[in-house]
Amino acid sequence: MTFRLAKCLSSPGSTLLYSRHSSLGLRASRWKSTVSGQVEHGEEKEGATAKPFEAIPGPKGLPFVGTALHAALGGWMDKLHIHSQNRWRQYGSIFKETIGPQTWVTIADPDDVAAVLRAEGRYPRRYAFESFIMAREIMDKKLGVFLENDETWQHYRTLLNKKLLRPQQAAVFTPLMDEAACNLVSYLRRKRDQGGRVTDFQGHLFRWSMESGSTAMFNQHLGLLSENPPQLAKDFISSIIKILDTTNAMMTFPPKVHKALNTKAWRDHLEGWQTCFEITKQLIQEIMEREMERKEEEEEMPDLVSYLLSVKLSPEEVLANIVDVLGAAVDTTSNTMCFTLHTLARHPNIQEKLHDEVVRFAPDHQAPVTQEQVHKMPYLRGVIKEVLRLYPVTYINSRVLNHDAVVCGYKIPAGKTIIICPYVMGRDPKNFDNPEEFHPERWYRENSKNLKAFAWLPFGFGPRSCVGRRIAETEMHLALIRICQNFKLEQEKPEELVGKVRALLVPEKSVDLKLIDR
Ligand code: HEM
Repeated sequence: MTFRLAKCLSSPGSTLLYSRHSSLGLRASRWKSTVSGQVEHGEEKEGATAKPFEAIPGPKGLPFVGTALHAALGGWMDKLHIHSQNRWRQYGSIFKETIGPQTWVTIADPDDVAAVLRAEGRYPRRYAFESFIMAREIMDKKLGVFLENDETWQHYRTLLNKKLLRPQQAAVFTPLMDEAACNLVSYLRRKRDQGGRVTDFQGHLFRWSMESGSTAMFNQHLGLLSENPPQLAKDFISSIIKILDTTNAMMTFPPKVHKALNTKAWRDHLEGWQTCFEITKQLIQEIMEREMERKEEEEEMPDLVSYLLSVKLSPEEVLANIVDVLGAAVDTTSNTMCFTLHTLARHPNIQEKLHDEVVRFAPDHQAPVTQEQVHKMPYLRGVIKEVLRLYPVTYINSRVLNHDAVVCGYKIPAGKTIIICPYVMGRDPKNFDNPEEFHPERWYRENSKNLKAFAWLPFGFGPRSCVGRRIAETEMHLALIRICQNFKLEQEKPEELVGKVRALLVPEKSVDLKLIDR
C-alpha cells in the first residue's frame, strides 16, 4: 500500500482523493488517484461527485482582503484559536476563510486530518509566513529546515534527525539539560521577592528554554541563568520577541503592503530578523572558538554546528539552520512550561499527586535525574501531554497540497493551504471526555488505548513533524521534576489561564506565581 501511495504521489498531474469512512475511521484502501487521465478503479465516481473549491462553506469577506478588516476591527487576530473553534462550530467539518494574504481551508476532524497527513508524500510542505521568507530575501540569507522545501529540506532534515532525534544524542544532552533545570531553580530563588512571588514567568522561562535547548545544539551552557548572563544571548531573545510580536500584523495585511508603506511593524519585523541572524552568527563563532579548545575525546559526539560543517554544509546553510532550530525551540518550550506551572498552581491536588510521584522516583535533589527515572513517571508525562492538549502552542499546523486533492468531498487545487487545528481537536468532546478538565490520568497506557488517533497532534506528524520533540519533552520533564522537588506553586489570585496568539499560543497576561520552598 505504501508503494502504491508513493507512486500516486509522485505522479505529475495526479489528483488525490482524501476520504474517510464515516463509521470505521480511515480506510487507506480507498485512497485513489487519477494518473495522466487514467482512472483507477472506483475513483471516477468519487472524483466526479466532489464539490468545487468555491462551494466550501465559510465567511464571504471583502474582495482582496477577505475578513482581514473584520479581524483588525474586531481584534480577533490574537484570538485565532477561539476564532477557529467558533468557525468550526458554525460551519462544520471543513470551512474556508481568506484573512489578508492567505486563504485557508480548515479541518479539525481527526479522521480527515489523518487522511491528509498520511498522504503527504516525501516532501511535505507547511504554510510559511511570507514575511519570514521576504526578510531572508532582503537580507540575502538562506532558508533553513523550517522554511525550506523539497530535496533541500530533506537533506537538512536527514542531518538534523541524526543529531536531534537519536537516543545516543539524548544521552549527551540529558545531563546538561538537568544542570540547566537545576540552574533554573537557583535562578528562580534569586528572582523571588520577599513574599516569595516571582513575576513574569514568561521572561524567565524564555531564558531557561534557550539555555536548555542550546545545550542540545552546542553541548555547552550559554550561562543565561547565571547572575551575569551574556549580552549576546539576551539580544537573541529580544530579537525573537520582536519577530513574534510583529507576525500577527504580517498575517492581517500582506507583508508586501507593509513593506511598501514601510510600516513600523515591518521595520521591527525586519530588524528582528537582522539582529537574530547577526547574533546567531556571533554565537556560532564563539562556540566554535570554545570548541577548538576542548579535549579530543569530546569529539565523539560533536556539537550540532561542528557536525553540520563536517558534513559539508556551507557556513551560510549552517547559520540558516541554527536560526531555524533555535527559533523553533525557545518560545514553544518556554510557553508550554508557563502554561504548565500556572495549571499546577491552579490545581493543588494535581500538583500534590505530581509531587508524590517525583519524590518517589527522584527523591534525591542532589543526584542527576535520568531518562530511566522519567520513564517511571507516567503522571509527570501525562501532565505535559494534558497541557499540550489544552494549550498547544502550535494551536494550528498546516500542509500545502502538492497535488490537486479531494478533501471532505471538496476539490482542493494544488498549492492551497490546509489548516489543521490541534487546539480545536484537543477540546472537542467527540475526541476527549470532559475535554475542559485537566486530567493527566487520561494518558495512562490503559486509558489512552481508547483515545482517538490524530486527535492529539501538538508536535505534528510524519517526516515533517517537530524535529525537536525529544529535546522539548526531555527538557520540560527535567525542569518540572526539579521545580516539584524544590517548590510548591501557588497563585495569589486564582485566575483562569487565558491564551492569546502571538504567532504561537501564549499566556495572555504575565504569569506571576508564589514559590514556597518544599
Ligand atoms: C513544546 C515544544 C514544541 C512544540 C509543541 C513544537 C511543535 C512543533 C510543530 C507542531 C511543528 C510542525 C510539525 C509539522 O508540520 O508536522 C514543529 C516543527 C519544528 N520544530 Fe518544534 N515544537 C516544540 C519544540 C521544539 C524544539 C525544542 C525544537 C528544537 C530543538 C524544535 C524545532 C523544530 C523545527 C526545526 C521544526 C521544523 C521541522 C521541519 O520543518 O522539518 N521544536 N514543531
